[in-house]
Amino acid sequence: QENNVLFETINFLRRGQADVELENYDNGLVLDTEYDFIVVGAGTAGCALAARLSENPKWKVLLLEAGGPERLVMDVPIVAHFLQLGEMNWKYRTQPSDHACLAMNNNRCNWPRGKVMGGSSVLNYMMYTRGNRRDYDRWQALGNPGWSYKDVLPYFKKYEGSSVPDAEEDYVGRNGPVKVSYVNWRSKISEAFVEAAQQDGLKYRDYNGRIQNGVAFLHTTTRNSTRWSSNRAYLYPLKGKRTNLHVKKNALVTKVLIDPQTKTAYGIMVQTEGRVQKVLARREVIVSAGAINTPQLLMLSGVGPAKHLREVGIKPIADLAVGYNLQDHTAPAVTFTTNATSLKFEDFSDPTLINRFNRMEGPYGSPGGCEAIAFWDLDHERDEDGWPDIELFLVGGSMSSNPAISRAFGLKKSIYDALFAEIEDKSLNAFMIFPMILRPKSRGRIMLKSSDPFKYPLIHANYFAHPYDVDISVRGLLKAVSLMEQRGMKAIDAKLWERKIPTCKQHPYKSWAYWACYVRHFTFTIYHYSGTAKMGPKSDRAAVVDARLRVHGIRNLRVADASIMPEIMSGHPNGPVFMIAEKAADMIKQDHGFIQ
Ligand SMILES: Cc1cc2nc3c(=O)[nH]c(=O)nc-3n(C[C@H](O)[C@H](O)[C@H](O)COP(=O)(O)OP(=O)(O)OC[C@H]3O[C@@H](n4cnc5c(N)ncnc54)[C@H](O)[C@@H]3O)c2cc1C
Repeated sequence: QENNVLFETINFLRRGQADVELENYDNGLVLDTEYDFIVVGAGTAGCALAARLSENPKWKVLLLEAGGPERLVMDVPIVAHFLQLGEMNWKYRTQPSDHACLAMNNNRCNWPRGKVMGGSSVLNYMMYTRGNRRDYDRWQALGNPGWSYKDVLPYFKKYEGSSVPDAEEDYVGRNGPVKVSYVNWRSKISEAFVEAAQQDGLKYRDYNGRIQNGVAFLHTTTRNSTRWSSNRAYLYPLKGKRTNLHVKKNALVTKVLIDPQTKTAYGIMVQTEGRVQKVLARREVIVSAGAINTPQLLMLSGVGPAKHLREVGIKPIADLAVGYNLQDHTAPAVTFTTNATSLKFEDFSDPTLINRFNRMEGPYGSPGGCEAIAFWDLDHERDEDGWPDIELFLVGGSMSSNPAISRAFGLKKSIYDALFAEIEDKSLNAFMIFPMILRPKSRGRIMLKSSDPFKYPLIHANYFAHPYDVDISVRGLLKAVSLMEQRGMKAIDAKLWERKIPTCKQHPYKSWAYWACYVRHFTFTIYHYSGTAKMGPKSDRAAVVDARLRVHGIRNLRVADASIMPEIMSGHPNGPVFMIAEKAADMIKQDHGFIQ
């Protein structure tokens, strides 16, 4: 029976039905008029916060989410690209640019964001990284007591439920709700990458442990080949058990209500089931709507740059630098051909793969093809414990492996045809290395287009405003290309796919100027938008929240999500956002006398 596709499909549907039943617990909820805490946004941070705050049975907690339920099919890791094409994505786009996103339609980069229970933890590629200890020491040095690595390490350990066997025991959490594991499937290409990086001088190590510089197969937020979203991690175990936690889906918060005289937040306006209603918060409103929607909502509520708010007809209540300090990680993916088998879309139609998936193995468990990761400090390559400025991650397929990839990025057809169509036509084996810049210096900004909460905000990514970002991207790219000289890569006959971008032809091929042009074309976001409600002391004019995540100058209003990062950390932020939420929950519990 194990090989019977029909039987296995039914098994999968059964599992899916079990999740549907968990999601259905929230159906038909009638909102109360008042709660102790209202959490806006059920993303990575919001689910964790709502779960932790409702641990006090005396507090009534409301979690509001603009999107709908999570479904098991979203949690099959290999389908990650496709989710960006569906309604669970807000489908934001950056403003057109003449110096970045040049390979994308209308020179605009697509900026996906989860609009679903679990938020972007349901859309993401499940790559699990903490960043570098110096990132957090720096947050503290910027005037944020309590955020040094020593302070935040217990929160990383608290949420981690890692089964990575070679994780460093002093650093890893084994029993937390967010499951972390290696993927039960590895391509030959990823093995070659890991080998080549070691031949280049890196050690194989737990990059989430004491030292980050190194190479490893990817740690992922998965368990048993299934995505471990914040919704699955924190809310599923509570379904039907915690009556003081109310969860409302398809509920868009349009405003935080703030008394302009006392400067105190006292509730929210929410649009749900076709009408807008007011819900009051006895204690606090916590905004966890993510780095795009959090600044939008704050500004709609009168918290933001006063001049800008007046321009769109909003009366300012607190004049703060909301929306500034926008940061992201980009990576100009480079394509290589190989004689090893790469991921190809056609191969996924093999119906027996579902059998293997049900046994928790096979390529369906691969998080969108991401397989291995390496960190380099290019300025101090000999320093084993450096602070990496470049991450290379390996995707075991190419732009043409799967039609969803180029659509998700919004690649221009002319560019796709010039560079990748031949790989598709000849069905070549190809893979990509993404050289991701870890500490960009450019800063963008989120602005309101209008005072209408249903209109999308303007996203000025401002990529490459600082020349360092182009420079380090090219250096990272050259590091990726240089790996092909290592024995590991030679063994799979890996070669740079030498096709020129037509609009970079004025530069000699492979010159520094050519690669800089390449970088400005392939400005692939790695989706790490952050920093738009910066944490910092009152003396910092760019700061929006203090070190306890309270909005400066407004009572009973906090922000807890990726927006608060003063500087983006050196890795992928889903884990760090869990850490922020866990720490925020403890600070709120302390401030309201529930814990010491
Ligand atoms: C495609 C993609 C791939 C990624 N890959 C990785 C990866 O591999 N590894 C990694 O570590 N990170 C990855 N990330 C980034 C990571 O997932 C995010 O940094 C993290 O999820 C951010 O958490 P958050 O709580 O700040 O926001 P989100 O998780 O985005 O949550 C915000 C929530 O608020 C809701 N919301 C917004 N506005 C309102 C409103 N007005 N009313 C009600 N609800 C509202 C949204 O619908 C959403 O559910 C990826 C992100 C994306 C989009």
